[in-house]
Amino acid sequence: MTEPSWTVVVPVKRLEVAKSRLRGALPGVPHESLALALALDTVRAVLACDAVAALLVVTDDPRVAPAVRAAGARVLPDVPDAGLNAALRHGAAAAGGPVAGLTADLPALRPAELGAALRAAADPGVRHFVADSPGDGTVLLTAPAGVPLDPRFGAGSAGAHAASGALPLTGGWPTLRRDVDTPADLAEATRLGLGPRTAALAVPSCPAAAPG
Ligand SMILES: Nc1nc2c(ncn2[C@@H]2O[C@H](COP(=O)(O)OP(=O)(O)OP(=O)(O)O)[C@@H](O)[C@H]2O)c(=O)[nH]1
Ligand SMILES: C=C(OP(=O)(O)O)C(=O)O
Repeated sequence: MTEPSWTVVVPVKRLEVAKSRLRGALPGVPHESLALALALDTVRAVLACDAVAALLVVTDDPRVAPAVRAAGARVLPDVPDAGLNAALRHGAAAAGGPVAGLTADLPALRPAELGAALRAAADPGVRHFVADSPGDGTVLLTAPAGVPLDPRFGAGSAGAHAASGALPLTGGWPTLRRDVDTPADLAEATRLGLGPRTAALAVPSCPAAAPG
């Protein structure tokens, strides 16, 4: 059996301003409910991953914090108005041992794919990253114990992480690489298989059979 060792840090923006490119993607579904579901399905997969020892969620959102705490995560308050990379640095500083930053918009994530990526990153002394499905962004950044995470998320972050000395991980891992920024990304994640919270919003349920 694999010994869990990684602390995963997941930053979650306040829901009312999160995932702005997805606003209106699911007619009739409040935007904040969709953003919350994406984060909770990501968190659920992280907590089910056998390579993960602890999950830190960095957020100031009043709905996200209690929900992820109930699921088994530790919550750290955000650094006010400092953005995604500051949130990740803050979480990484609170972690001991190897640390991984993961985005909170991976509703199809399968625990086994995250575990395979973390095991592939177990190289002492070297940071690693997993690019998103298009290849220019980043979904996962890892640092071994004693090495700063040094996150450079944002537009073109795969190139920025490579330029900072992090090594790309090359596994397929379609559910790990499928971050959801746009309605087209959500459709692709639906094809891969959504986690339960997002599926409950995105996949129309069968109408009840007519009586008689
Ligand atoms: N804690 C925290 N998390 C953040 C912040 N900004 C972005 N994130 C998170 O970082 C991850 C990746 O960010 P993006 O994909 O750009 O998400 P976003 O900013 O919510 O989406 P857009 O509004 O569409 O750009 C998501 O999990 C966000 O919730 C921040 O300022 N603080
Ligand atoms: C935060 C990132 O970008 P996006 O908002 O496109 O997911 C990134 O890929 O580093």
